[in-house]
Amino acid sequence: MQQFRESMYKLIVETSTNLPADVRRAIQRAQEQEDEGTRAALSLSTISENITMAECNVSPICQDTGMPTFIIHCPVGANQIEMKKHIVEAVRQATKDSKLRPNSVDSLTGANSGDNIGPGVPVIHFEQWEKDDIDVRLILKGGGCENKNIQYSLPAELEGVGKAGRDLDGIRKCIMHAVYQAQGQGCSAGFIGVGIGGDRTTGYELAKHQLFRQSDDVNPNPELQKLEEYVLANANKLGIGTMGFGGQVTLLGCKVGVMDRLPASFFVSVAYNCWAFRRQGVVLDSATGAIKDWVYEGGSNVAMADPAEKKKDDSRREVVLQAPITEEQIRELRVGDVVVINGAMHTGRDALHKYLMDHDAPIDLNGHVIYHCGPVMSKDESGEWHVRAAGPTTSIREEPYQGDILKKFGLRAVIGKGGMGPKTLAALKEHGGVYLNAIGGAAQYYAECIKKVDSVHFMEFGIPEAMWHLQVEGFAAIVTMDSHGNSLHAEVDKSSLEKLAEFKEPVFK
Ligand SMILES: O=C(O)C[C@H](O)C(=O)O
Ligand code: SF4
Repeated sequence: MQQFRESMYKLIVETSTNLPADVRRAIQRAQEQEDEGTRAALSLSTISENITMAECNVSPICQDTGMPTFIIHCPVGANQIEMKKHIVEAVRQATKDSKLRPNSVDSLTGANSGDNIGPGVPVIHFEQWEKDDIDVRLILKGGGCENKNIQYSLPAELEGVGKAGRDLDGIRKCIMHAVYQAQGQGCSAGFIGVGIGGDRTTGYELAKHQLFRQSDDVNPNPELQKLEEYVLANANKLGIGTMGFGGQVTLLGCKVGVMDRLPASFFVSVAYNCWAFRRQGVVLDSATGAIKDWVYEGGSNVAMADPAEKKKDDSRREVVLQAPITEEQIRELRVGDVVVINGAMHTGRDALHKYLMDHDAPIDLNGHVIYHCGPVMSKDESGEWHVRAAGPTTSIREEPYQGDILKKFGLRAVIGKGGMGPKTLAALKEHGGVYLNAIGGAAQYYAECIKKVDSVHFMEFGIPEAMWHLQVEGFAAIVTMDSHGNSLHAEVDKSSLEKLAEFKEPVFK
C-alpha cells in the first residue's frame, strides 16, 4: 500500500481542479439552451472559461473546496486504520499546496485548524465488499450549496405547490419546491440528489449518495426514472436560471434513490450541488495502492468553449469604475448594468461583518467596495501573499448586518452572489449603494483580476474569514440590486414562485 497516499493526493487534486466530463457536458448543453447575450448565457461563458482556467492552472475550480467526503469500498483484510491516516496526510498536503482551502472551523471558537483536519473532518466512510480492488470516491461539496439542502417531512403544506402527501406526487412536489427555494444561492444551475425514506440522517446520506451516480445512468426503478425525467424537464420551467439571473436552465441533473422508512416518518431529503459539481473516484490495486482506473471520465476529454467566442449583448451597459466610488456614480447604475471595477477592494464575510457591527474598521472604507469572498491564499518565500482562487460567497448570510455596515462606514458597493434581502435593499436606496452579483464558483476567473494583495487584517479569523485588502483590474459583476429600490433577486423569486404554483395539480396518481 506504499502508493495509497500518493493516489489519494492525486484524487484530491483532480477533484478540486478538473471538472469531470459528464458535468462539463451538462454545462455545455445548458449553454446551447440559453439565448445568446442574456445574463445567464454570459454567466455560463464565464463558468466555462473558469473550468478551463482551473484545469490549466491546476488550481481550485471554486475557492470553497467543501467538506472533503471519501466513500471507500475495500476487500476484507484491507487496513482501514492505515488508509485513514494516509487520507488525512494527503488532505493536509493538498491544503498546504493550495489545492484545498483550509475549511475546517471549530464550531464553538471559530478557530480555523488551517489544514482541513479537525473533529469530523475529513469525512471518511468505509464499506467492505467482495471485490479485490479498493474503490475510493471523493466529493468536494461547498458550503453555499450545502446550505440549500432541504429535508421534508410528509405530509406537508408547501409554498406554491400546496399539500404534499405521502406518495409519489407528494415527493414530486417536494423536489420542485427544493429547486425553487435554492434560487441562485447554491450557484445554479445545479444537480440534485434525492433520498426518499430512511430517517433524518440516512435520508440525507442516501440523497448525497445519489450524487455519485453516473450522470447518464438509468434508474432501475421505472417509477423513479419517470420522476427524474419529469423533474429535470420541469424544474427548468421555473425560470430561475444560472446564478438566479433568470433563464432556461436551472437544473442540470436529478437522481433519486429510495429506502425503507418507519411507519410514522416519511422524509424526502434533497442534496443540492452547485454547477461546480466536484466528484471523482479511483480504483486502486489493493496490494500497492496504485491507481488502476478513474471512475468518472476525466474533464480533459471535453474542451469548454473558447472564451474568445463570448457573445456580447450590445444593449447591456458597461460602466467602468475606479474605487473609491462616489454616490453620484452609484446613483447612475441600474439593475442589469455590467460594472467593471478597478482599484481597491476588501474582502469580508461572516466573522468580519459581525465584528464591524460594534468595532471600528482597521482602514477608511469610505467610498469603498466590500467583496463577500473567502479566498484560497498562499505565501511565497519572501512572505508575499498570492490569491489562488477567489470567487464570491453567498451574501444573504450578511443580511442582518450589511445595511448597518454600509451606512456606518460609507461603503458604496457590495459584491457577492445570490443577492440580499429587503433590509440591504432599503440601505442601498437610503445611502446610495449598489449590490453587484459576481459569478459564483468562478474562482480562477476572479483570481486573475486580482493584481496585488496590499495587506491583510484579522488573520486570527482564519484565511477565508480574514479581511484581505486587494488591488483589482477589470473585475466585472452585474448590478442586481440598485440604489433605486430595484432587485433582480426579488423579481426572479416572485416569478419563479408563480411558476411553481403551476405545478400544483397532481401528475403521478
Ligand atoms: O465559502 C465560500 O467561499 C462559498 C460558499 O460555498 C458559498 O457558496 O457561499
Ligand atoms: S461558491 Fe458556489 S460553486 Fe463554490 S462551493 Fe459555493 S455553491 Fe458551489
